[in-house]
Amino acid sequence: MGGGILVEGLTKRYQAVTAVDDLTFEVEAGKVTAFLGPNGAGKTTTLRMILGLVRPDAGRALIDGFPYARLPHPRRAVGAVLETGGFHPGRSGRDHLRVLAMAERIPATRVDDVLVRVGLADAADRRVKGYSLGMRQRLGLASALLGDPAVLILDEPANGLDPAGMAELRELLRDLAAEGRTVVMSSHVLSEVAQTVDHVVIAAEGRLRYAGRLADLTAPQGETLEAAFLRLTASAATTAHDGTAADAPVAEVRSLHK
Ligand SMILES: Nc1ncnc2c1ncn2[C@@H]1O[C@H](COP(=O)(O)OP(=O)(O)OP(=O)(O)O)[C@@H](O)[C@H]1O
Repeated sequence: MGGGILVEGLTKRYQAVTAVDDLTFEVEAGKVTAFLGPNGAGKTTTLRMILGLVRPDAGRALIDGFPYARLPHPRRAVGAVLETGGFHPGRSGRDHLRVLAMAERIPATRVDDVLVRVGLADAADRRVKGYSLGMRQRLGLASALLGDPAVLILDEPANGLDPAGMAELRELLRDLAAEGRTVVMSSHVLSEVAQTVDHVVIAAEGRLRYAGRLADLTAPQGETLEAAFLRLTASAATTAHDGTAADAPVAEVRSLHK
């Protein structure tokens, strides 16, 4: 199915703040990868650079070998959910997807497919203003899936989901990866991540702290993901995001191709 993401030397500065600092990692197709980091680690900025929404100061991000802007069919190659706002409150979930499908020349039959896939079929004809946060998450995911993309980029997809919703999301993301898709999600819910993902990329203060298999991170010291995360990101809690922080060591960087 293609896909895969390569991030190489990616850097973004906002005045004195280096939001993303020489970040390099790979995301493999056919796996669910979590992109983790404390608040302000540069996750959203990185995802926005991958999607061509923010221009890097240095480095590059390639999706299936192409910068986003040069993908032959960008909206079909990549589906993304960066925030769950932006839905017209007076429109139903189904209408939202219909409009999107029309704009992107995607067959209208996909609308029902994705509604079923994200578990929103029963609420499809209700107005979005009556949707819970979890239902908006599902609608965002349905929008991202409309073009049947090889790569899915999801910012905090578990946000607002109840335990049953999280279990469904876990199963869905695993199924999507098993179909050969590249799935990247950011999350703050580490216990959920630990049950869902194969690979993790951990950043703090814009710098890479770990990229590799989850098992290779936690197994050697018999740690939970949370313990490993806190160990790798410890200095981030005590330094300001003002560009003056001392360089943090890259604790462990492993190839994702193990
Ligand atoms: N448009 C912007 N202008 C100025 N500073 C920005 C901008 N976008 C991000 N930053 C800064 O860059 C740093 C990284 O922000 P980013 O939102 O990428 O982090 P994050 O890891 O997604 O954080 P969170 O987990 O809190 O969402 C922060 O210090 C943030 O204040």
